[in-house]
Amino acid sequence: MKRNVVLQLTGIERHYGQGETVLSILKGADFSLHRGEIVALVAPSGTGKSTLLHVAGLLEHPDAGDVTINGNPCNGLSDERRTAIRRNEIGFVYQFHHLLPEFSAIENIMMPQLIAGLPWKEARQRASQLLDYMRIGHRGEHRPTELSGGEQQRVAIARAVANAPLVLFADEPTGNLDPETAHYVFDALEALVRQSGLAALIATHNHDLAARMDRRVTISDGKVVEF
Ligand SMILES: Nc1ncnc2c1ncn2[C@@H]1O[C@H](COP(=O)(O)OP(=O)(O)OP(=O)(O)O)[C@@H](O)[C@H]1O
Repeated sequence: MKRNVVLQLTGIERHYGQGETVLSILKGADFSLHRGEIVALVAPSGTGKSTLLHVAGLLEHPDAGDVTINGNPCNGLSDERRTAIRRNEIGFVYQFHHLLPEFSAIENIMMPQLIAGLPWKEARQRASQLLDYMRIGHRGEHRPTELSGGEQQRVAIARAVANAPLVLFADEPTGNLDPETAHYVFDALEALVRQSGLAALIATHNHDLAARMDRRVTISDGKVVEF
């Protein structure tokens, strides 16, 4: 494997049973993601974008094929080890922010760091820097319901990168926002990815945003193809 490949998917298969029939969603999908690049995953609804992100992000097991993260094969690892990799190497952003409503923005960003064992003061410092970086430093003490949709999503992005992961997966991160806010949030996400040398795979239906990324891939007949 080349040194700068942070994610490698090889021959990924994923099938779901539906009564008597089997729904084959991924049929030998291959994909590589390199350090520092942002790749758009654009494909029609139901073709398997979320499935691919979940398999790559170690949230689901593939039925066949290999997931390798930073050169480490992840098949056959214990659930405990997979959770540790997910916690330390992978960030996830969803269409809906899934922030904890009873905690402030800054506390939401501190949470994964505290779980990873970082001291409170350091976690707070990094959370504060991330909020500043996302240009919402002044909103840190507010709870999610007191923030706009774009602000909530920027907090969710900051939370996803709080533990300085290697790879960021985002599933329609701006799908719930109006076009102008979507661009603004994507600007912040892009700047963060570029600045930190992360790699990102972002599922989106927004062709304008996809055009701004380094590469575009789709899912065709259960395989990942560049377009
Ligand atoms: N746990 C499951 N059991 C059965 N079928 C499933 C399961 N998860 C996903 N599917 C099916 O697999 C297909 C792909 O789903 P997936 O969510 O990956 O699509 P998607 O491309 O992300 O779609 P969208 O753009 O609408 O979010 C769909 O037909 C879905 O119904």
